[in-house]
Order: sequence, then C-alpha cells, then structure tokens
Amino acid sequence: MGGWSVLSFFRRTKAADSSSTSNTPVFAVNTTELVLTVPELMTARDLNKATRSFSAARLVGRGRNAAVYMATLPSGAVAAAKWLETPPFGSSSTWSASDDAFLRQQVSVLSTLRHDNLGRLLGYAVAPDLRVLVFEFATMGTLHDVLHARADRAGRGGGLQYLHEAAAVSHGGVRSTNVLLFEGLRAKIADYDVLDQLPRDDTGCVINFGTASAYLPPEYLMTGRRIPLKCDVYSFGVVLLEILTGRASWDATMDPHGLVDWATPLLRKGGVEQWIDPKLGTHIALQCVHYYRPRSRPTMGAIARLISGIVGD
Ligand SMILES: Nc1ncnc2c1ncn2[C@@H]1O[C@H](COP(=O)(O)OP(=O)(O)OP(=O)(O)O)[C@@H](O)[C@H]1O
Repeated sequence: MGGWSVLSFFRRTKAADSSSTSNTPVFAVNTTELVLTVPELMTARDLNKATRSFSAARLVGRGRNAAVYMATLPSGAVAAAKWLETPPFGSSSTWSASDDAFLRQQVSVLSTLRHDNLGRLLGYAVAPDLRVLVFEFATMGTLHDVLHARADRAGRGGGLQYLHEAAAVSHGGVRSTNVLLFEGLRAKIADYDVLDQLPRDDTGCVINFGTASAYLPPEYLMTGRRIPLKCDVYSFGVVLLEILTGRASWDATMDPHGLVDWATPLLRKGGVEQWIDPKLGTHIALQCVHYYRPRSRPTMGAIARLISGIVGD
C-alpha cells in the first residue's frame, strides 16, 4: 500500500472544527480544511512529484543528517520533506536493516503524538534509496531564524511538557533550529528523538560537536549517561538563554564559546533583574541549565506553569 491516492483524508468545515483541539487541521484549502489522520507510507514517485525530484530550487535547509525540501501535496498544501541522508548510528552512510527498523519504530512513535505545539508527521517513505519524513511546513522558519521577534510566545514549552507528561517520551534534540514557527508565531517542536544520536568515543563520552553539544548537559557530555527528561530540560534552558541574550548556543567569538558557560556567570552576577524584563524568565533559564545536579532541574510541567504565569495565556 502506498501513494497519496490511498491517504486517509477526511473533510470538515471550519465551523465543525472550531470547538475541537484534538484534531488540529493540517491543510487549509479555501474555507474547507483537510485533515490527514495518520502518516502514510509514500512512494518515491509521490515524493519526486511533490518535490520536483528533490530539485535544488525546493531545498529549504540542511542539517547534519538530512536535507529538507518544500513539497507540494496533491491537495496543493505545502509540506516539508526531510530526506534522511545518513543512518542514525555510526559513521557509515549505508543504511542497515536495523537502521531501517529503528526508523520505522520512530515513525510509529511519532504517529501517536498529538499536540498543538508538536510539528506533526504527515507521511514517510522507507525505501532502499530513500528515507523521508514529511512534516507540516513551518511557514515562518525556525526560532533560530527569527530569534529577535516575539520570542516570548515561542518559549512556553507546551510541546515538551506534552511529550514528557502525556506521551512519557523525551525529545533528545531540543534546539532553536528544532522550534518551528507557524502563522501568528505559533511555535511547534520538531525532530523529537529521530536520528538524533550523537557520536561517542570509546569511553561513552559524546564527541564534541560544537553547536549540537552546546545543547547537551555536562553529565551527558562527560559520561555518556543522562536522565532523558532532565537532558531535555537543560536543552530547553539553552534555548531560553538564546532568547534572553540573542547569542547563539555556540559562538567562536564568545569566551567561553558555549552559551551556558558564557551567560550563566553574567546572569547570576546579581542586579541583572533590575535591567532585564522579568517576562524574559532569567531565573527559569538558570534553573533549567543547573550544572551539577540534573535532578534539581525543574520538570517541563513546572516550567510551562511558570512561563504561563509570567506571560499570561
Ligand atoms: N517542518 C519544517 N518546515 C520548514 N522548514 C523546515 C522544517 N524542518 C526543517 N526545516 C528547515 O530545514 C533546516 C534543516 O533541518 P534539519 O531538521 O535537517 O536540521 P537542523 O534541525 O537545522 O539541524 P540538526 O542537524 O542539528 O538536526 C532547518 O534549519 C530549517 O531551516
């Protein structure tokens, strides 16, 4: 079974949808919305058609493992097709059967997740030469791209709270490039735990990867061990620090280069509360990046409540 012709769409009018939040509309076509109920297996043909054979003109961005293309679905709606170029584990660029099995497992987990602040998986392809995940298209780019605009609404953490509390999964790769922004600057977390394994050395320590490792807590970098939910909270704290300071998580011009090491002594110095808007939540960020005691970092539920208390609903 494959191809967009068998996708399970159903139609609802806007009026019928207005009271519901559980089935967030994905595609908007005139006044009628089309909702894709489950991510469906797609063929290479479907994806070539949707992305004009993954043409350079459709390339939106590149990460460490993937290239992201703008795709036009048969409905006319726009989506983001993420072509996974390298497998999740090891340095080889060849996908093994267990890599594919891991990917399928991740797809089935992503398929069960539903929250207004999570980027939704719309479709996927796992073929010998093509592994692609199709997500909602972030019309306003990433938080990283637009950090200085209306950051308050991007930092509430509702999507992460849902992952931790309702779905009981950790994200594993919280960064400002994974906070996608949609109309009205609605923020959605993307990329949850998909292919986000960092290379380690023989002792289990994460090999320093500059930007990526700047979001990881010290216990993980130094020992390879982590409490997954507390690891996410630390990464979320780094995103908050990016918002607060306007600095990147890793910047060769800063001394030290990592944002946590650079910003926390400055923010702790005292007196900072007098000139920083309390709405910016300096205190919350510092709690999230608690260095020595991961268990002292707050839960995402507590953080979401604190932020809601500060900025209002
Ligand atoms: N759903 C989306 N909608 C619109 N653009 C997207 C979407 N997902 C990713 N992008 C764009 O594609 C770029 C690459 O995304 P990708 O997830 O591959 O890597 P990344 O998160 O930027 O970095 P990393 O290698 O650390 O994962 C992003 O920086 C963003 O600009």
